[in-house]
Amino acid sequence: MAVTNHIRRSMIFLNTQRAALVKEAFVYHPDCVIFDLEDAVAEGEKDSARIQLYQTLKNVDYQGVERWVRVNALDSDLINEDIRAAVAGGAEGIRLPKTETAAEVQAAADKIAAAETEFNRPVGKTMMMAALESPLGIMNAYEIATASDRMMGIALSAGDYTRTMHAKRTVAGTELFGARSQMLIAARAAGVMAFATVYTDTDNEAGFVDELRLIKDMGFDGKSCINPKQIGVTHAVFNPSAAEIKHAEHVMQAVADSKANGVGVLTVDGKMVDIAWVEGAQRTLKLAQAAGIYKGALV
Ligand SMILES: CC(C)(COP(=O)(O)OP(=O)(O)OC[C@H]1O[C@@H](n2cnc3c(N)ncnc32)[C@H](O)[C@@H]1OP(=O)(O)O)[C@@H](O)C(=O)NCCC(=O)NCCSC(=O)C[C@@](O)(CC(=O)O)C(=O)O
Ligand SMILES: [Mg+2]
Repeated sequence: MAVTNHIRRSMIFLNTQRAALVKEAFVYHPDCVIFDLEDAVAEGEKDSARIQLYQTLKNVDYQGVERWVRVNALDSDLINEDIRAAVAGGAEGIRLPKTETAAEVQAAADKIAAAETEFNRPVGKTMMMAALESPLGIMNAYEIATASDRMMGIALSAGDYTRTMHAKRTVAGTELFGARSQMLIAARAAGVMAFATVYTDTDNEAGFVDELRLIKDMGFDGKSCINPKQIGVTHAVFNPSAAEIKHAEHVMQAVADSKANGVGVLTVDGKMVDIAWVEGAQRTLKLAQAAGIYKGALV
């Protein structure tokens, strides 16, 4: 089984063309990094960026930060070498850009398996995620998410999505609501994680926080980031608050007590609760524990 448990509130893109940037990015404590070989890297720099990637994966201790590589498109003549370098270096996962079909995921999974064999890595260990960046990608979200056991998640990429939709980016994000909802439903049905798109206005912290609150409430697991200053605030919004942790503990306790007393529905902190609330409460406590802000028991 490829997919591992890991907290993934933030995934920061690193332009692999910039050596200084990729060698130290763990100091910002993101949950994951994405070494980009695709659109952040200039056409003439693809080979040197790939060499830089391999050296970094082999020689830099990322101290538990999960390392993903965004490879070039499946129909490019770059992807074979991108995957070989990522797998040889021991990256935890490959992010496929501009994914539109399950067949693309399967073709990339085959290339990953071949590279794992070539470089003596455990076959099946490298995870995958797919970025959905077009209407067809969104339409096929469920098939894409279930196309391989390696699939950890799907991510919306709004830059290319709005380009292909002929839509305009707005502050409210109205143009993204359909895609966000559809991909979230697909991700949950498939049992994979869902990641929200990058926020490009890096100086607008208030706008960033508004968007984080929206996507957290919608059910996203995390956010693709582009700048270190987005990491702390992403974690702050995605971490359960003290009140949410307390309420989750109350729910778990009250449901356990009510079971013993033969009661089905009850009131916790002034709100109705029944067995359906338990999973959400457990998820809150697990996330808080993974974030290092909860030391209590997980029931
Ligand atoms: C935006 C900007 C140029 C601004 O630069 P600036 O230098 O003005 O930033 P400053 O804030 O001044 O930096 C302060 C200090 O942090 C360091 N620092 C900056 N960024 C850092 C970073 N990412 N990681 C580590 N370190 C970093 C910097 O080196 C400095 O260090 P120091 O000098 O020591 O003080 C820079 O951030 C950047 O390059 N971002 C990543 C861009 C990128 O990768 N794009 C591709 C992925 S999206 C895409 O493709 C679209 C998508 O596909 C999305 C999808 O698929 O989801 C779709 O379709 O939507
Ligand atoms: Mg893109």
